[in-house]
Amino acid sequence: MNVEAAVRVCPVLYNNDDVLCVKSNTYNNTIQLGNIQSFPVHYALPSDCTQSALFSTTITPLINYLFEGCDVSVVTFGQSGTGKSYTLLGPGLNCTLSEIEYGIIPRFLREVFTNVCQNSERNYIIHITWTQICGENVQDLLGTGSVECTSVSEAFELLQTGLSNITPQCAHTLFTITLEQQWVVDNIIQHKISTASFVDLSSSEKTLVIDSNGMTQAIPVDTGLLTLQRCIWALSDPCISMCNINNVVPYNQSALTMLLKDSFGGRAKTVLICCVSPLLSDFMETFYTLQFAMRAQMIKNFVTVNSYTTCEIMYDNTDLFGLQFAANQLFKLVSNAEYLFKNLILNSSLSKSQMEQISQWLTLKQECKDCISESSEPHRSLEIIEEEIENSCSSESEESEVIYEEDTQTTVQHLEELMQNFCVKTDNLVSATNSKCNTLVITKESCNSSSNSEYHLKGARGRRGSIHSVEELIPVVSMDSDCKIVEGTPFEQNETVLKNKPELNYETKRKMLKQIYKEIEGCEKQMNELETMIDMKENLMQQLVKHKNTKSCARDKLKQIYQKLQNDQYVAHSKLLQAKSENNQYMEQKYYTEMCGISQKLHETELIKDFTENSTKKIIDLENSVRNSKKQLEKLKKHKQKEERRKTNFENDLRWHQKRSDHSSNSLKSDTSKCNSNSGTKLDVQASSDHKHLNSKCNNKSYHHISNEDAENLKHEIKELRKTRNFLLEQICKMDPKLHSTKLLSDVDEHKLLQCEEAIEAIDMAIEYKNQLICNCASLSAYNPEREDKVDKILMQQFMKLNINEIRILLKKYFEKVIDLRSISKKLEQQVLQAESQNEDLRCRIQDLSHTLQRVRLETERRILVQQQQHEDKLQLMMHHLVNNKNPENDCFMSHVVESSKQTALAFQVSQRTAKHVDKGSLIARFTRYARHETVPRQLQAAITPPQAKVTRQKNKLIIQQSSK
Ligand SMILES: Nc1ncnc2c1ncn2[C@@H]1O[C@H](COP(=O)(O)OP(=O)(O)OP(=O)(O)O)[C@@H](O)[C@H]1O
Repeated sequence: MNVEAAVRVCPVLYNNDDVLCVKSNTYNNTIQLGNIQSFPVHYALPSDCTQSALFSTTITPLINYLFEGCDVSVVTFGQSGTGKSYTLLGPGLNCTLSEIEYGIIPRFLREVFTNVCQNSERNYIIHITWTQICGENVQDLLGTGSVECTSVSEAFELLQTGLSNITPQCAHTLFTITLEQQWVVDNIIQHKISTASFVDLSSSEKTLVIDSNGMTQAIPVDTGLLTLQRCIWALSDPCISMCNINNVVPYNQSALTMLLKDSFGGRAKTVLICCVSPLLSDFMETFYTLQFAMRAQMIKNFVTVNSYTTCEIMYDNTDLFGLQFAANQLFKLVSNAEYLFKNLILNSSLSKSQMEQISQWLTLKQECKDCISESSEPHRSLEIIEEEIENSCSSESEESEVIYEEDTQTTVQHLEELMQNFCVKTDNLVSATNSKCNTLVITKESCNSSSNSEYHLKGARGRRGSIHSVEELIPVVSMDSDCKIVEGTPFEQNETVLKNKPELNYETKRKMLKQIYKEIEGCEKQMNELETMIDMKENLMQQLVKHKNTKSCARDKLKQIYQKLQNDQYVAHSKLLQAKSENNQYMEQKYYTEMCGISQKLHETELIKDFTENSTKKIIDLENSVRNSKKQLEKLKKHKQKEERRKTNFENDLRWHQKRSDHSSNSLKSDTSKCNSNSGTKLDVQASSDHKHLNSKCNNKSYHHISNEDAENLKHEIKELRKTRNFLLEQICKMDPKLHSTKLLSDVDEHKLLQCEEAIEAIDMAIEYKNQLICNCASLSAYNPEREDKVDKILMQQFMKLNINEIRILLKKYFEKVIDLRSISKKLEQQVLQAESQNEDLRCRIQDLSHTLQRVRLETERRILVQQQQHEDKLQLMMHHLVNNKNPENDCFMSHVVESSKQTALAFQVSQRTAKHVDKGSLIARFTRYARHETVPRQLQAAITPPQAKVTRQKNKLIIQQSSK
């Protein structure tokens, strides 16, 4: 934050008939000196500005800063008798009696204590110090150093004490209020410590000296002020780098500047109040004071919040804060001592008795520690400190090392066990997930129970198939003649791209590929833009380096001009005073006009000097910017490469998908035709293969035999079942073209489809069972009461009681419930798909938006760079003229240079502002457009609406209700 400057014009006595030359314009906060020169300041305060008005405009904001934890600083500066002390304290010793004229300090104290009283949630501690600085001596005005204050009256008493101790005329004074705040959040103590300092500088009168170049210079009489002036001049140099601030700024050359380090170029929020006299006879002093204010305003401070937290606490009682803190400190000390002792023991330079003492100490310490860890928790932070010491300590006693090692070993073992468990669980989870993803549950049982691969080919929407699309399901698993599972079709065995990856469907992959194309395109555009910009920046840097000499020549020349003008002004001022004393009005007017003219030129010279300032900072900035751009470019390159790799993978995947879907549609066609024409032959083949398969399974096992007649009957039943099954398959096949053309089935068709699929599975089970009966291994799946658990037994007993009709009804009900459940799950899947696709759309938009944002940012940067280039070209031209002009202080030339420099600078600034404005505007428009788009959250809401089915439990029943929304 910049230092803020306020200029207060002091009132003039009525009987003073001197001419007034200072006007304070409160509307635009400028101070007009003479007829020509005006100084812009943060606060222009007129001569009738009251103490209260001054406080509320310039100081009140600082109170907030102080309570936020920032340091604040108020410094008064000016000629003798212009009201510096009056501004800070009020009218002399009795300031505490006349409230209207209270100065800043008493008002500030009152505000601070009012705030403190109003906020009872925090614990406040206020300390006050007051010192005076005479030359290099710093003296305490209160006699007791820092004093804790608990009320305004106590603070005012201290004010009185301090005032009576001030040495008049010779000293600067420094009054400080330190505010400490403590409060607790989640058992952690929060602290803020901030200081408000009020500095009353001694009068800034100047004396004339002749410098090494033989030039006359006006410098402050007080050495502290002289150093302060140097510091402020150095700090306001636009080329100063914050890294070497301490080397460049001569803070350590006086006690005053050491104390004011935080106020100027430091971490405080500073308000400089410059008090000036409006009288013409004080013109020069006023001019210097205003110049000082101008310089100070250019200084940047780094205002920081001074806050920190301390240990965990267990109790609400605020009195325990101190104890807690002290205890923690002691524990840290003890830990450090322990570490030291252990090292001493290892060094073995101790006597026997010393060794014994230390070992006793260590034992006692361990006992204490055990007590604490058993009885209370609040010292956890201590354990952390000890751990840190132990870890960093390389040479400890053997004993402690052993203990440590044992602990570590058990911990490591434990960790390893945990890791192993975790790995096993993860593997299980992964394989479970994979098998789910692969859709066909790859177990022998499932192969046996529904051994018709034809069904998988056609049905495709089997019990577990509804989540996945046709392409993914079809050839994932096939079976060889020995009923072994062979993973993958020939396609898959050739293509390894998608192995070990969760399957994404074709559409998603296509969309993702589109996004990747966009991303690559965006990257390329940004990279081109960045490359152009890097070239431009490097050119500009070269140009700045090339013209550095011209600028420094111009600067030297301007310095000379400036000094000459200063001398002229001083001479004119002396002549003016002489003319005044001789009461020669004509000469008085002449010298006054001359002085005004010189001030104008001084002002102009200063302005031009600003333009000639060293280009080093600009070059450094540009260098940094080039480095950043190059880094950005590198990042983009890597990102592009990554995206290109992804692109290749996705393209391969999609090609493979395409092939696979072609293959599956061919299979589907051939299977459908087989199903329609050859169902009879197919059945026989199927039945005989079933038998063969089951016979091989039942080898070497003895089961009871069934008669031939029964076997024939069973075969007949199987034949009938197969007919029904084939009929159902035909129904499904009829629906397939519908599904292919519309992608969606009506509710009735959907229900029918589910019924068919479920019925086919039931029939398959029945066929399986009957086959087992024929092969005499039905006992495999028959009910065996021995094997069932208690609940199953009870259930079976209930089933046994049911007659055949009841069982049929029950089965029917279960069948319907299964259908309902499947239909609900399918709807849910559709919702998920919808949500996913919307999510995809949103991701696309975000991607577009971020590309636009990047592009706009780069375009803006480039535009600014072009302007900067033009600005530098023009400046260079002017500097060239300035250096080569024989008579640069010539009126017209200087004014011309100032005017053109201002214009180019203005053009540059305007372009910067416009660029920012336009880009911001266009971006806002874009964002708004997207935001408007997003006001259709109903779609999304629909997608994420919870399942429209209600599942409840009642005694032995599970009730599933589907709402028809
Ligand atoms: N704005 C003001 N309103 C009323 N009186 C003022 C004002 N400014 C200054 N004075 C009066 O002018 C006199 C000089 O002021 P003060 O002592 O504050 O000046 P100073 O700048 O501190 O001088 P020095 O540097 O010599 O200490 C005091 O009597 C003070 O009351």
